[in-house]
Amino acid sequence: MSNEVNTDLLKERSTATFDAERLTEFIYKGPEKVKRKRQIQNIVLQDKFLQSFKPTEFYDRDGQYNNAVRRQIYIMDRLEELGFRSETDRLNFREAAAPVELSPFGLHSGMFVPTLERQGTPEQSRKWVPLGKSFKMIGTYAQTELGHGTFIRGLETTATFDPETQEFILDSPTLSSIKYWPGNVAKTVNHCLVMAQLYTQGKCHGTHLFLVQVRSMEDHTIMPGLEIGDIGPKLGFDGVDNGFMKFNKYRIPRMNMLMRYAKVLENGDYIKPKNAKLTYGAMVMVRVWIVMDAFKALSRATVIAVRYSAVRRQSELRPGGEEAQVIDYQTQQYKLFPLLATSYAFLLAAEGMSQIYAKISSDIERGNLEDMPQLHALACGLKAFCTWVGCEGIEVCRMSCGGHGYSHASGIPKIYANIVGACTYEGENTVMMLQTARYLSKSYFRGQRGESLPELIQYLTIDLNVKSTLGEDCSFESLVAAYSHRAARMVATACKLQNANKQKGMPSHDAWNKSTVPFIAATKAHCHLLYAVYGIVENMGEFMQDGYFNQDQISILNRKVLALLEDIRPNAVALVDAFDYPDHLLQSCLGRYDGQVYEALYENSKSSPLNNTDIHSSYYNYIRPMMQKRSKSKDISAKL
Ligand SMILES: CCCCCCCC/C=C/CCCCCCCCCC(=O)SCCNC(=O)CCNC(=O)[C@H](O)C(C)(C)COP(=O)(O)OP(=O)(O)OC[C@H]1O[C@@H](n2cnc3c(N)ncnc32)[C@H](O)[C@@H]1OP(=O)(O)O
Ligand SMILES: Cc1cc2nc3c(=O)[nH]c(=O)nc-3n(C[C@H](O)[C@H](O)[C@H](O)COP(=O)(O)OP(=O)(O)OC[C@H]3O[C@@H](n4cnc5c(N)ncnc54)[C@H](O)[C@@H]3O)c2cc1C
Repeated sequence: MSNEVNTDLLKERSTATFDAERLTEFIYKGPEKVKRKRQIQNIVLQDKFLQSFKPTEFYDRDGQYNNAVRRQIYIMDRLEELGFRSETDRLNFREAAAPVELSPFGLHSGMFVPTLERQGTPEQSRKWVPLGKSFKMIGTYAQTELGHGTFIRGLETTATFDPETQEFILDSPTLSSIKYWPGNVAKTVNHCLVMAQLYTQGKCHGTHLFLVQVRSMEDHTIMPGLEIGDIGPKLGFDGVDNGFMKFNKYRIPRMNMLMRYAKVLENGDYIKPKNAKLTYGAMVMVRVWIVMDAFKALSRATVIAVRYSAVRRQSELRPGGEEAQVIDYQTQQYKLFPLLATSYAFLLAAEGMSQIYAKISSDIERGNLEDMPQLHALACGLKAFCTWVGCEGIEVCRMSCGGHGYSHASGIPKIYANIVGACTYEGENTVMMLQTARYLSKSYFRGQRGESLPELIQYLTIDLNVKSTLGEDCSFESLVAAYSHRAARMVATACKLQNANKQKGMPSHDAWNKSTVPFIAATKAHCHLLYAVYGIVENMGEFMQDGYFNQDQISILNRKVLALLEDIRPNAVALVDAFDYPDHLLQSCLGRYDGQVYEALYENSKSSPLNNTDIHSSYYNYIRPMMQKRSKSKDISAKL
């Protein structure tokens, strides 16, 4: 590979109108933090073991899982040796060391340990959390079953209290009750947090979490009374062993129920929690993190697509002139620049969401549950919105790279395959949006009754007769007012339909179900408040429906979005550089910092296993015999 930077990219960087480094410092919260991040990334780059892994697509499933375990354990050991204590340092190291592959220990650190910490009594946490943190106990979160994922109340695994032995008996009474999908269940973990229906004194008290040992701590054999296995290959998550698990009257001690909020006493008495949904806390936390995952995935795809578009030349823009950088085509700009802006919007949304989560979850831990519905609605809506928009955007990035985008060498298919799972896991997106919709509906009716609303949804009570004041400058205030107006109108429309259904005599659940399509649209509009001019132009029908904008204003917006493309154009490369993703994080021949994409693609293709021999064994085994057979056939030779 040459050491030169592609001349087009050099020019892009030299003509940018701002200093990308300053923006990097803004993103990572200061120059010291940027420096530290780069130092850590360099440690990884110098690490021969970590650099020895080929991309996961070159391995079969067994190899992918094996490598993922090997690499992640090495990462843990290195983190210990390096003595990194800060969460940011550890995350930076982990991301650089395994940039594409998901960890078979991800659910251990991401859900198992935090849930023990937050849902266990102080004694339970004191006993188990250190074992989890030191990986003496390896665990995961096992909730979903063959028959139910979304409808948690419909889960069928039972945990029946036996006061004689002071144990719970876990059972999978039906085929559909078998746990199915939980990550890392199949091969990695020796413990699970299992969501099961609690029965005591002959009564069901709904779903609760239980700590269950599933494999021997000595030799990792599956505990008697359990059946465990892998569910097979998936679209992504190559290194993750999503599994199935069946309980056959499997006994665990009473104290293995997580009892911070609900309790079962020795005599079998049940003590109710303050709010039954406290058991769902781990899911809320992960939904908040997923917003950040959506940012990382979309921004990486955008970096790749924008850099490649600056390097790729195709067709004549000026007749007879040189071939143009594809980034100069207005249509290419319209595909990519809004995604670049969306990436930045997602980053800020993810950070804001994390702050809100930190505040409300600490209130909840102190017993103040007032803001729980608001947190739930916000986390559900943003998780769904950002993963949907992120995945659509990544696919646009892939296609904007033409044919090369389809190759794993572009790095984009893997980003997509991993993040698209987030549209389903931790709450299927439509279902999540409908949770936010219910909150909006209830809030709308409360607003109509004159009750006060939390700040984020006060816009639901604005006067819908007021028209837009948007002028040539497309001021920030006029844009916010437009989004508020559109969302408020759409929520009101859906609520009126829901009400009209009720007035026709429908039971309230039917009245709700038969208004959910407009409610989903209204909830998307609510989440869309992250956007500006492009969001209006792309959804003009919804903004126009009640004549909120006049014809002149529509023309202004259409002109403005094209003018913004011109504004972004000289800065597009600098804006993606500012994310400061080094090449080894992007793992993309197209998104390289130096822009040497053709050399990289050509080199990369040489590592295809099909190139190990000039003549593949299938020639001797199948092609040659087929040709020999055909050449002997009279029919064929007659035709030839
Ligand atoms: C390549 C490099 C790129 C880098 C980028 C990274 C890319 C990728 C990244 C990945 C990281 C790897 C990690 C992956 C880990 C995967 C982890 C997956 C784990 C799981 O999936 S665990 C299983 C999750 N399951 C779910 O989420 C189930 C969804 N269902 C529910 O949550 C609920 O049942 C429900 C929300 C659907 C509600 O059901 P419903 O029957 O209506 O209601 P009830 O349960 O009876 O509730 C009544 C009432 O309570 C309200 N409520 C519900 N939940 C909550 C809550 N959590 N908090 C507060 N309130 C709640 C509900 O709204 C009702 O209110 P109402 O009566 O309407 O007012
Ligand atoms: C990669 C991956 C990793 C996972 N990891 C884990 C894990 O670690 N632990 C774990 O426990 N689970 C895990 N899961 C399971 C995941 O949490 C569930 O698949 C998810 O919650 C969706 O539930 P479901 O499969 O039952 O979907 P379903 O609910 O069956 O969805 C099917 C369709 O029905 C619609 N639908 C369902 N209910 C409603 C409704 N009330 N209103 C309107 N439409 C509705 C949905 O919108 C969807 O279109 C994982 C899944 C994936 C893909």
